[in-house]
Amino acid sequence: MKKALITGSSGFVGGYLRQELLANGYEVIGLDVQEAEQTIKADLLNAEQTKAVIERVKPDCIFHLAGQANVARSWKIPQKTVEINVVGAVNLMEAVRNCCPNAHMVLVGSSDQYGVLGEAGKLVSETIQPYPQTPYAVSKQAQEEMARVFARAYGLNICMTRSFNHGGAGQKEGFMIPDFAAGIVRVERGEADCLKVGNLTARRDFTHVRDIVRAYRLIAEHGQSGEVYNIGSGITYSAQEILDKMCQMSNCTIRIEQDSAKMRPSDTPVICCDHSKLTRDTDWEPELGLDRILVDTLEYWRNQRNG
Ligand SMILES: Nc1nc2c(ncn2[C@@H]2O[C@H](COP(=O)(O)OP(=O)(O)O[C@H]3O[C@H](CO)[C@@H](O)[C@H](O)[C@@H]3O)[C@@H](O)[C@H]2O)c(=O)[nH]1
Repeated sequence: MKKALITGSSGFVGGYLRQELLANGYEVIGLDVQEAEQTIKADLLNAEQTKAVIERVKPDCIFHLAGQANVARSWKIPQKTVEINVVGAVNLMEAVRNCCPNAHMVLVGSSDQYGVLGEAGKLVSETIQPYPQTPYAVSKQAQEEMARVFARAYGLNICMTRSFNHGGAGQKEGFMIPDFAAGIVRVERGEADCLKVGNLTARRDFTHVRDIVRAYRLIAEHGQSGEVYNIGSGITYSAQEILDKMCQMSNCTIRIEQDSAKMRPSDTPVICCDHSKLTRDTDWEPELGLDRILVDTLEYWRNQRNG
């Protein structure tokens, strides 16, 4: 049985990845700053602690999900974002180099690394030079560059991803779809009289979190070391289109208000994924569409409020 370690295992994606790996015959151990079952409590910013965990677990594969994933927040805490996303990854790679250099690692990066692209709507492939425009994107680009250096110089088995937007039940507020869902539920319950939104012109490529974690497993199993893989559906929707769909899923009339506090200093206008490299190497295809993400997220928030 293969032993997998998930960093950031208590986060939104971590729970789904754990299920995906268990369903496919892996033994799964988590590493997180929060205590949880089947999870070792450790801080990746502490190099000694990180090394001790890797030495003890000696995993066959490692999925590095831990990090500061909120783009809007990265403008408020740029130092912390860089520290967690870059130093955390370096501590992990150093530990792997010293304790289990044959382990297969999947390092999660972001489509935000591409930044503002010249041709709106064009499918973005991994060959396009990233041009990061947010503190978060810079941190993920730096993580990726460090991983490439470690893969080349030490022969570590590392695959990097540029994961496009994803969603599903359990995603916390701070991201567009759960922000819309939680806001709609507040209006439905009479707790708010309107839904406050940010920039509605941006177009994003959304994939269901279940499809994303399947891609992570397939990359660990079939990905080529040192390579970077886009993960996304290849279809974009504007924030306005997503908002309209979600409002139609409500029995209430939702009054919308634009909130200047939700506007960002810089916001990628459009980003659409070319996933042909991932499909070529792993046979991955997205299976669940945007509507399933929206239904799952709204249902999650309605149940939260009931609970
Ligand atoms: N969060 C949020 N975003 C809003 C809102 N209204 C409009 N938006 C717009 O919706 C778009 C998507 O915002 P997010 O859901 O916060 O995602 P992101 O900035 O694209 O970052 C996400 O995707 C990356 C991959 O591209 C991920 O790497 C990152 O971790 C995150 O999940 C942005 O253009 C944002 O300005 C709102 O109320 N809340």
